[in-house]
Amino acid sequence: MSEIKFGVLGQYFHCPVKGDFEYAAHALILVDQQGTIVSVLTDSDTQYHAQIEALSAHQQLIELSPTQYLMPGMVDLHVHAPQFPQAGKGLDLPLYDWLQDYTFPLEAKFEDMVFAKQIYPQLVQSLLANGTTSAVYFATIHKDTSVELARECLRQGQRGYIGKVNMDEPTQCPPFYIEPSTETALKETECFIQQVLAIEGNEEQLVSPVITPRFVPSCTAELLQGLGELVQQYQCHVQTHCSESDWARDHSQAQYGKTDVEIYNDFGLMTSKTILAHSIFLTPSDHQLIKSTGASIAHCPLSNMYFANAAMQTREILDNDLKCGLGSDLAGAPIPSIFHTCLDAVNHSRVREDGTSTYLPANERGEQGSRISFLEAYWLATVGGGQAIDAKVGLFQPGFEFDALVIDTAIADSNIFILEEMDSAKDKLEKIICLNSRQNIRKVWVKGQLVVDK
Ligand SMILES: Nc1nc2[nH]cnc2c(=O)[nH]1
Repeated sequence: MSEIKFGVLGQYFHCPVKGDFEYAAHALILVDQQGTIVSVLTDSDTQYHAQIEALSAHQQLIELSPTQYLMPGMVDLHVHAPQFPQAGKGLDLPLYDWLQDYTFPLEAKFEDMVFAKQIYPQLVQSLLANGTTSAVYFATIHKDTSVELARECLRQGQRGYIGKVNMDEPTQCPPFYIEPSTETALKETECFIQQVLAIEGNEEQLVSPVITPRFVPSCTAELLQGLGELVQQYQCHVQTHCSESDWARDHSQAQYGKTDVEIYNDFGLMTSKTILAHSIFLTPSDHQLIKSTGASIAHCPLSNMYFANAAMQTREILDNDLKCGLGSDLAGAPIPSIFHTCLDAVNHSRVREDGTSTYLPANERGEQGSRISFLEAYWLATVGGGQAIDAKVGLFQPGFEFDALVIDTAIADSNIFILEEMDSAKDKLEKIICLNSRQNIRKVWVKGQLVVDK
C-alpha cells in the first residue's frame, strides 16, 4: 500500500448515482502522498480503529466536529477569468452588445502583465474559497498573460484548465481586440499549449491547456480548421460557446447552414474532451452527435437567464445521459460559487416547468416534467463536472483524487440552520447545497494538498 499522507475522520456526503446521495456518519478516508484516496473505511472494517490510532500517534489524523461535513470539491466548467472585474455589473445588454460594449474592452487590457497579475490571483483565491477545486477557464487572446493564469492556478494549488482565447473574424471583433492574423493565432495557441505543459512544478499536470475558439461568430473557418488540427496533434481539451442565444444560433445558420455542434464537428473540435458552454438551442441530432463524440455540456443557468432567450433542456440532457456539468460563466453571471449555481440550475428548471404567462392556464403555461432536483444539480456540480474534465474527482472512492471541502454548518455567521431532531441526512445535504456560503467552507484540498484552511 502506498504511504499514507493523512486521514480524515468524520461524516461525508457524495452522489455516486445521479439524483441520489450517500451519507457516511463516521468514515475514515485515507489519502496517500500523491493526493489519491487509498481507502474509505467505516467502523465495521477491521483496520478502522488501528488506523485511527496510528494516524493520531503521528499527527496525521484530521478529525471533523459533529457540525462539519466532508464534501467533494466543486467543478466549475465555465469561467471567464478576465471578466472577474466585471462581475456584478453591466448585465443590462443582450449578448452581442454586452460583448462589444463591456467585455471586449475589458479583456483587451489583459495584454498588460501588470494588470493581469492584479486580477488573476484574486480570482483564483476567490474560487477556491468558494469551494471550486477545479476550474475551466477562458483567458484572453494574449498568450503570456494566459500562461500567467495557469501559473497562478498552480501556485495556489487549483486544478486548472486554461485556454488562450482565439478570435480572428474582423466583422465580429473590434480592431483593438483581435488576433494579428489567423496564422499568429494558431502559432500562439501551439506555443501556449507547450508552455503550459512545461511550467515548472506542473509535472503532474495540475494545470492543462485547453484549445479555445471563442465561438463560431468570432472565428474564421481557417482558424477553426487550424485549431481542429491542433486538437488532433495535442489531444488537448477543447472549450467553446455553443448555441447560446437566438443571435448566436441564427448567425451560425446564416453563415454555414448548420448548428454549432455540426460546425465544431466538421472542424474536428468535437472530442470526448470538448466542453460546450451553454448549448441552449440543441436539435435532437445535436444531442446524438454530442453523445456519440463523448463531448460535455457546461450548463450555466444564471447566465442563461440573462443571455439565452430560452430555457436549457437540462431534464432531457440528464435523461439522455449526455455528459454535463455546471459553469458559473463568470461574468455573464456574477456569482463565483458552484453551490449557488446548483440553486440556479434548480430554479431555472422550475421556471421552465411552471412557465411564466399568467394569462395562460397552469397546464399550458410551462413544460411539464422538466424540473431537476437539488441532488441532480449537486451531482452535475461534482461527478458530472469531473467526467467532463476527464479527472477522477467528485467522489470519495479509492483511486479518486482527494479534492474535498469541509463545510461547517455551525459557524457564527452561517445561513445554514440544522435542527438535528428534524433534519434527515437528505435535508442536511439540501440545506448545505442551498444555503452554503463562503464562510461555511473551512478547509479545501486539491489533490490532497490543503489550499484553504480557516
Ligand atoms: N456568456 C458569454 N457568451 C459568449 N459568447 C462569446 N463570448 C462570450 C462570453 O464572453 N460570455
